[in-house]
Amino acid sequence: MEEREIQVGLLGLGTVGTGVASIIKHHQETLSHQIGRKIVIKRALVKDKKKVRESWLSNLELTENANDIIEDPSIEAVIEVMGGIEETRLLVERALKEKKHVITANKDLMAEHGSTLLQMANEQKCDLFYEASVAGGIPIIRTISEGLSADKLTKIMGIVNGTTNYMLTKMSANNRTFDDVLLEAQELGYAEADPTADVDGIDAARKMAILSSLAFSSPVQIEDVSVKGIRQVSDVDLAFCQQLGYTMKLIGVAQKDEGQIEVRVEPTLLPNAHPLANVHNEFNAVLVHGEAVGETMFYGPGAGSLPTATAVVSDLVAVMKNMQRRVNGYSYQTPLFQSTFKTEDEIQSQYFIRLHVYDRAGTFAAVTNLFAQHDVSFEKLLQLPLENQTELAEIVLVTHSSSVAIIKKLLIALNQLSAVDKVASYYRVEGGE
Ligand SMILES: NC(=O)C1=CN([C@@H]2O[C@H](COP(=O)(O)OP(=O)(O)OC[C@H]3O[C@@H](n4cnc5c(N)ncnc54)[C@H](OP(=O)(O)O)[C@@H]3O)[C@@H](O)[C@H]2O)C=CC1
Ligand SMILES: N[C@@H](CC=O)C(=O)O
Ligand code: NA
Repeated sequence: MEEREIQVGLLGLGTVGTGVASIIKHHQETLSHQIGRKIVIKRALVKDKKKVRESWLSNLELTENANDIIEDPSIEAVIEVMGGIEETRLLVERALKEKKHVITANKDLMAEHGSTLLQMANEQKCDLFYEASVAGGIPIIRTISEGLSADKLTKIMGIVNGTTNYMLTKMSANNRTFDDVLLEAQELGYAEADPTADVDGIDAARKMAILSSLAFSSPVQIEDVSVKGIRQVSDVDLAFCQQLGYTMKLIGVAQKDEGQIEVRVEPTLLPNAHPLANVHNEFNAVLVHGEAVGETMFYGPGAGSLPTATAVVSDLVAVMKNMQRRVNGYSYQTPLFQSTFKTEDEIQSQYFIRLHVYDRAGTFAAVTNLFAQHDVSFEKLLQLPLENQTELAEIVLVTHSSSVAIIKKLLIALNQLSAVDKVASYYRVEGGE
């Protein structure tokens, strides 16, 4: 057994970085047993050395100068857990040029520059692993790239953002407000430094871009993902979901049919019995469909210090195993296919639509006529008086499958109908037909 230490540098010592330090400290024996070398964190880059940190971290050497890590020849692997895109990309590129292996938890970076960085890593004969960037502690990247590598994957559907799943869970079950539960998700370390990316669906979209590029061996950029976040989800929407037997989740779907891809992230209604409807709090889950394997499902904590750090340190173990075998630098595979994306005419979905209508004779007929003109039929329909609004009533319905393009035309026509005050909300429904 090789007794040498491996020196690693940490870029960042926040929620995830502290978790990485903790796992390296507490799991050292099992880690060294697997890789034959003791892992030592040589130095950690932070923004502010004076910041108060947990007392057990006091032995760690901190620096505010990235060169102390990037230019230190004794550091063989760099763990990037600081976040950000441009500054971080330059640091990762410099680390690779210095022939250091890189492990990152940064989906923003990987969604934007992953393909270039992975190519560069291969040229430098270095590993670049990013398991923690998608679905935190669930080993979904390795599952797709190794466990299911023999199959042709056709669909990935999942909850890939812990913050919004935590928020929707608490808002649905405990009637808590959006701002209140967002603050709690931030305090628990689930949210991004700027939680806009979480609540607006951007974080999930980046993860779906990473997963679909890998699963379909086709380049998928963040711009190719249709995104809607959870800001507009109201307590009324959540109450109607419950009444109609659905659960609202921020769902990412990546699908490939006959060579054409669709990738989207949006709040979606799932029948209560759907496996993803029962994934709560910060947990994530990903359903993967393959032509040969059929359906598989992966479940676990999608955010948080130790779960995410487990993925990071497992990547470090993979780097070190590759070092022992002298096979570093094969983490990039050229995509096999060009990407062609479906148009809205080609995408079919059921929809939940909530309307405020004028409570007078003929309204219901006018609304149903408009649906008939667009050839859209209903699976479920409710009409109720609207509280504190004597003139208005509420119609809530779930359509049968129709093309997204037709539903969008129908929504515009509904808003223009004199019997309709407004389309109050609309969401896709998955897993119903
Ligand atoms: N939190 C989570 O559950 C998950 C996070 N991730 C990803 O992991 C990464 C880190 O997230 P997280 O740990 O939550 O973030 P934090 O904000 O908790 O920590 C960031 C760390 O990086 C340091 N840092 C940030 N910017 C700079 C800079 N410009 N120069 C030097 N140091 C800097 C900070 O220093 P200081 O301590 O002085 O402020 C801090 O130690 C992000 O890419 C995130 O998307 C991935 C999966 C889950
Ligand atoms: N903010 C992210 C952290 C993990 O990627 C999330 O909430 O999922
Ligand atoms: Na993961």
